[in-house]
Amino acid sequence: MSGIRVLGGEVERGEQILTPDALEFLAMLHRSFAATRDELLARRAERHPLGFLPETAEVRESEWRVAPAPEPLRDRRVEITGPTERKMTVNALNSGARVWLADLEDANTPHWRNVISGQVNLYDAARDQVEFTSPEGKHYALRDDVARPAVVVRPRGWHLPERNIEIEGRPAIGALVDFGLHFFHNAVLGKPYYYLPKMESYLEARLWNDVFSAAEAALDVPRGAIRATVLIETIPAAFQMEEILYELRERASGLNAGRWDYLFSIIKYFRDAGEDHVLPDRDSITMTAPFMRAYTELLVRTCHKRGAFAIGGMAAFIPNRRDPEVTERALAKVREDKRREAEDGFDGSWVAHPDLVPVCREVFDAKLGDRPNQLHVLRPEVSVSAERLLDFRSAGGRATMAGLESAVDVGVRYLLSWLGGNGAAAIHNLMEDAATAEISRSQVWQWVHNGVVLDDGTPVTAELVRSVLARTAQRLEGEHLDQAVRLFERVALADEFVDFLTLPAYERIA
Ligand SMILES: CC(=O)SCCNC(=O)CCNC(=O)[C@H](O)C(C)(C)COP(=O)(O)OP(=O)(O)OC[C@H]1O[C@@H](n2cnc3c(N)ncnc32)[C@H](O)[C@@H]1OP(=O)(O)O
Ligand SMILES: O=CC(=O)O
Ligand SMILES: [Mg+2]
Repeated sequence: MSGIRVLGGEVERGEQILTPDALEFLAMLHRSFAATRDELLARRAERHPLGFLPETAEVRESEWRVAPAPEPLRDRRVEITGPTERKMTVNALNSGARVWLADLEDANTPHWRNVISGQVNLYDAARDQVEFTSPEGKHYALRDDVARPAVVVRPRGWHLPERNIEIEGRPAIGALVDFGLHFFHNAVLGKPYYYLPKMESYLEARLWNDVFSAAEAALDVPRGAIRATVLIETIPAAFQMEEILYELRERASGLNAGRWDYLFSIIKYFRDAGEDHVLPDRDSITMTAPFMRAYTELLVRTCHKRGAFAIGGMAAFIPNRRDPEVTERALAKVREDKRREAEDGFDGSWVAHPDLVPVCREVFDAKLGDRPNQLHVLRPEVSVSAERLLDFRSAGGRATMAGLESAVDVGVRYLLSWLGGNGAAAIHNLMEDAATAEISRSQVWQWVHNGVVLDDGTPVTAELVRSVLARTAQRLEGEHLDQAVRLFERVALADEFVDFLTLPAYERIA
């Protein structure tokens, strides 16, 4: 094996995943695509005025469609998302959802043991041989009476390194490691399906498509067997939905409205653009805000015009089996969210918890009738301008002390969880993951750097944030508390905006 070294420690059954041939395959992907990935990441730093691109007008105006969906992806009315931890793998496969988004991204801390054990669990899941016994002795196995969901794996975004594998003297790329290991071991069984996160341009989609072509060719997998669903969850990508589908048209099966990273991306892109671009308290920005409606309507319109699926996003409300009131509220909120999506023409949507599968299914069953999807709903009346997508004042809402305290509290609690190895957590009955935590900390940064004054007249300064942070820390405990607090301070207050909180966080665990 030339030029590739595994630096990470031993993980149970790791040798089954990190075989010499699998590592050679990763090295091939790295040699072929690392330079382009670096170049495209560097381009993200250039923040141009946003709009639909003149140079790709032809793509938007010409006739083309994406490849028809393969059978397992023709009905995606309920998709459950979740980490690839072993118990949750069994639970997701038994959940009754049509798709399991097996998450190596927003819901995962890329601890080496999570990276490798996630691959082990996906390996077993692909072979219907995943079982688990909890420390309390409860046995988990696949049920025969529930149809198995299609597994769609979400690798890390382009930005994260994988420091436990070194290729030609530099860290491997997280996205290529996650995709490469999964594809290498499971493509032969068919159904190599992926969700692609956090892209900022159609050139990044072209890169994924080139990776897929090379991977299929290297393993003699039929061209086009890979299917990709792309998250539209950055503000630049909202202006390139057609172009992204076009780049992946041989393999694209849909777009997803990733609302949380989308809000984060808006804050990040316009972080120092002045008061007109400042977003209010997170809980006051809902999917009915006009700029969010513009985004989801454009997504449905674009997808169905091109024969691709439009998949809805994540309502963050989580049921609690020990608290019927919380559960009732979560079910009502999720029902409302899924109803709006179904009415808008989405073909299905996401839920974060098995107890939410029935409500999502019920709503889409009622809307779809006998059909497996709503590809026929073309929404020709939808016309979305750049101004509407960028009209953030339309959110309404205010910046409040409660909003600031909540951003700090949630941010620190999430980092505590993340550093401890859990990339998704229920905090105050809401699902929190890397995307929602990014909103918390970037919002604080934006408020401080734009001289925001809260509705009670208090100016948001770094000193104020530090005092809120100190009070928050006093209420919390945990092995990683100091680290979490210092990390939050850095990503919320550093003069230079930190691109992703997971970058410095990863340095603490790598
Ligand atoms: C912005 C985005 O990217 S959204 C997508 C990324 N985020 C996610 O995928 C988050 C997915 N959801 C989760 O991780 C979890 O639901 C959490 C962390 C929010 C809450 O988890 P918990 O506190 O364990 O929930 P709870 O105790 O109610 O779980 C009850 C049972 O359901 C299981 N469960 C909960 N969520 C899931 C899930 N998403 N997938 C599979 N099983 C699940 C639990 O394992 C538990 O099983 P058990 O009864 O056999 O022990
Ligand atoms: O990945 C989904 C999101 O909302 O972010
Ligand atoms: Mg996301």
